[in-house]
Amino acid sequence: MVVNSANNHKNGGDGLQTRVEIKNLSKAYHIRKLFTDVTVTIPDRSVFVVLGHNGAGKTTFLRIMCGLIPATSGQVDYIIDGQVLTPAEKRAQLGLVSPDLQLYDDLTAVENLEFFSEVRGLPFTIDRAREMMEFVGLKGRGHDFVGTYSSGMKQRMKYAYALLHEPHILVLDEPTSNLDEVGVALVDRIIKRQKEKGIVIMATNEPEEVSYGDQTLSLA
Ligand SMILES: Nc1ncnc2c1ncn2[C@@H]1O[C@H](COP(=O)(O)OP(=O)(O)OP(=O)(O)O)[C@@H](O)[C@H]1O
Repeated sequence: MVVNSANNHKNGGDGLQTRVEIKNLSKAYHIRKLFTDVTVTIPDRSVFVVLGHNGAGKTTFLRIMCGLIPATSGQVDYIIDGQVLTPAEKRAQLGLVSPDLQLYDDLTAVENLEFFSEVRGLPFTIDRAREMMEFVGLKGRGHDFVGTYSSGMKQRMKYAYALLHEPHILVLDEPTSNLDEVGVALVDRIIKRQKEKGIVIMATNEPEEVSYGDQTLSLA
């Protein structure tokens, strides 16, 4: 396990507002150690990439980042304007795109957005939902059942959901999974845009995506 820093992250000229502090983070399933004592600070306006072979622990790392599963030991703090976020505040500041995220096939896209916003206690308006559907290239498809969507459309839909509340921290597991060329270009824009205003934490082995990383964590 190696943490590399390209040391080229800027703080946008307006000071450090958001950061993620990972301290002595370890995860093991029984005797299988995935990572041990990861200590790193992810600064504002930067991209953090997690690399590693299949089964190395990338998804597990991201799940811990999102508070979905516990670490074996160690700590992850999200800090905005000097305040450590509570778990509820953390959820409001996170957007997640992951193969694990299951949309409801028997709800329309807009209903999915509304449902998940309610579940997470996040704001929802139909105008914002329409804006996001258009942004991800699904204009006019918001009232179709998600069960009728292709896999690439579902992936785009996950971006609409993740970005709906303009999170400070965007967590991406296999960001371009199932996407065509236009979709890949969309993700490129999303990552660059997010980097201008917050943090991206992503797991990938795609060289193009790895090259976005200001810091990389290689899990062996
Ligand atoms: N709930 C669990 N209980 C036991 N072992 C688990 C559990 N979840 C994951 N693992 C194991 O932890 C290891 C890491 O899994 P993980 O999904 O994080 O890997 P990954 O790097 O994301 O892999 P991939 O590139 O294939 O997506 C694997 O060996 C997996 O079998």
